[in-house]
Amino acid sequence: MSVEDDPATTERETAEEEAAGDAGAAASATPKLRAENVTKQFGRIVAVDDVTLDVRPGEIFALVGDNGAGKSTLMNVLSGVHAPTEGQLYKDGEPVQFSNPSDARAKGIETVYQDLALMDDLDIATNIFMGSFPKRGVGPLRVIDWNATYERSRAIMREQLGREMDIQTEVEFLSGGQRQLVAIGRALAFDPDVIILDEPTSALSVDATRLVQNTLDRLAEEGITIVIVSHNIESVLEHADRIGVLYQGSLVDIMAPSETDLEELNELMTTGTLETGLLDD
Ligand SMILES: Nc1ncnc2c1ncn2[C@@H]1O[C@H](COP(=O)(O)OP(=O)(O)OP(=O)(O)O)[C@@H](O)[C@H]1O
Repeated sequence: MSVEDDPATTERETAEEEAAGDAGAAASATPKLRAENVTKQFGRIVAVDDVTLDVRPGEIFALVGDNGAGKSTLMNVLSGVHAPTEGQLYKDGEPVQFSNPSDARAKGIETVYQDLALMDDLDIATNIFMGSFPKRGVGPLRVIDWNATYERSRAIMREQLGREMDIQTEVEFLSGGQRQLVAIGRALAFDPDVIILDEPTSALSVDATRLVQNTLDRLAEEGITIVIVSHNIESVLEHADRIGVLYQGSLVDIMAPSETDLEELNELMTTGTLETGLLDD
């Protein structure tokens, strides 16, 4: 009897296939975002070097790497800030060219930058809809619809971010975690299906980090695809579905948190390889 015919083997294989079912389905779906052979040079500096990666629909994909590894540059290529020197981006399987962040926005990709760019003396609702205020009236008589602005801000806070906050509070009175949520709320006002975040938990307390991470988990559960650039490896190991490691501009590995640990990730980030030589050519 061949191995293929052995009922025990077949049973085990079926169980393994079932266990891998969900992950397999996600892996075989059309990627939400794809970077194919993307290189970005600044003069002679190769900041991102021939990177190919797929971000799957509804996953939290974390980009990690040492200082200068190319994380921000790759993020800026995905969000339309930089055009790639070489390579091609795809959104939902369609080739796309972004000349600026508005082009990415038009394709459903929003970016939350590290500085958050909030207006401290304005309230939460105004910050959320800054740049996308609902309007009423027609032609030259169109004006901001403040009722809709407040209603929709409240809905974003409550239904998408899961927070009860007084949306008339000025942003200057908010904690670091709450400010990050407002910046995420502003991204949500554009109704994206991808949100890219640069270091969303840097300089946050443990509690605030948890608040932001739980919010990102919630958005991913709603089906929004999340890409984060992060130095917070512990948090990434806890919350990301997959982790891409950049080293000197190259993508050296992509793995699930269950396939790695803190020590191994640190080693990959700082040396670009593992002592075991698994990644050596
Ligand atoms: N606008 C630019 N002009 C010239 N060089 C740049 C520019 N932006 C980035 N670089 C260079 O590209 C390389 C990658 O930088 P990048 O900021 O993408 O790395 P990073 O992984 O985000 O680093 P960090 O964690 O320190 O922010 C570095 O050598 C950096 O000096």
